[in-house]
Amino acid sequence: MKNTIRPAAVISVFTPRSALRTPHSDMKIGILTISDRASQGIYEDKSGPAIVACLQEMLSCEWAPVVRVIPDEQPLIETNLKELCDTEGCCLVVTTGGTGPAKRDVTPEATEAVCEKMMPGFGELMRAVSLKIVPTAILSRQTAGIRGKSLIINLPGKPSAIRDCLTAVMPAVPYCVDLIEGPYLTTHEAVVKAFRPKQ
Ligand SMILES: Nc1ncnc2c1ncn2[C@@H]1O[C@H](COP(=O)(O)OP(=O)(O)OP(=O)(O)O)[C@@H](O)[C@H]1O
Ligand SMILES: Nc1nc2c(c(=O)[nH]1)N[C@H]1C(S)=C(S)[C@@H](COP(=O)(O)O)O[C@H]1N2
Repeated sequence: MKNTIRPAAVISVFTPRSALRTPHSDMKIGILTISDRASQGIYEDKSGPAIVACLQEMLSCEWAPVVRVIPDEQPLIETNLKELCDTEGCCLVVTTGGTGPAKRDVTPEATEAVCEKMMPGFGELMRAVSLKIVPTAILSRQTAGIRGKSLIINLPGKPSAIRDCLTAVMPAVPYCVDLIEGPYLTTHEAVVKAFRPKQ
């Protein structure tokens, strides 16, 4: 836990909004693995744990993962996204799997159905970065969007894609969460430096 509460005496009219926020020891992040085979136990889910491990390395604030593994069923994906955002109050929900062209890949459709606003830049950046690593990155329709005070980000299913994609987008995630009035996310700067243009 690296956040500190600033004493009221040092708060001036010039204090950035971020400094006025209290630490969120109850900050939750949803991690939703969407895979028919992982959900049936045919193979072990490696991508959900890879997201947890990446976020542990990247975030310096205290947070708790809310982890779920479900099959590629659009109504089920939508229900889980809604629960993670609205009931669990996750400020960030990271999904993995179901972003490709196959018939049962419906994660972007489910994401779009539950979001009020889409954030296409996330998918564009993750594909651009991934294309330098693997030519089939073009096959991922991964996207991101806003539901209430939650940011939802899709990642591909491959465990190796997790770090590639999260490393690319994480610098912009804390400021995006600020803008949707979520908690103040902080990062380990040696791993990933959060960019807040209005500091
Ligand atoms: N959650 C996961 N954990 C471990 N390996 C995974 C996971 N998701 C995908 N993979 C690996 O990546 C390969 C290609 O992923 P694919 O796009 O088929 O995933 P998927 O559509 O989520 O799988 P499924 O057919 O189980 O729904 C899989 O064959 C598997 O080896
Ligand atoms: N960084 C990265 N992106 C990637 C991949 C990968 O291995 N690494 N795999 C691609 C492949 S092969 C597919 S089919 C799509 C969609 O994967 P999904 O259906 O498991 O989400 O993601 C693509 N994006």
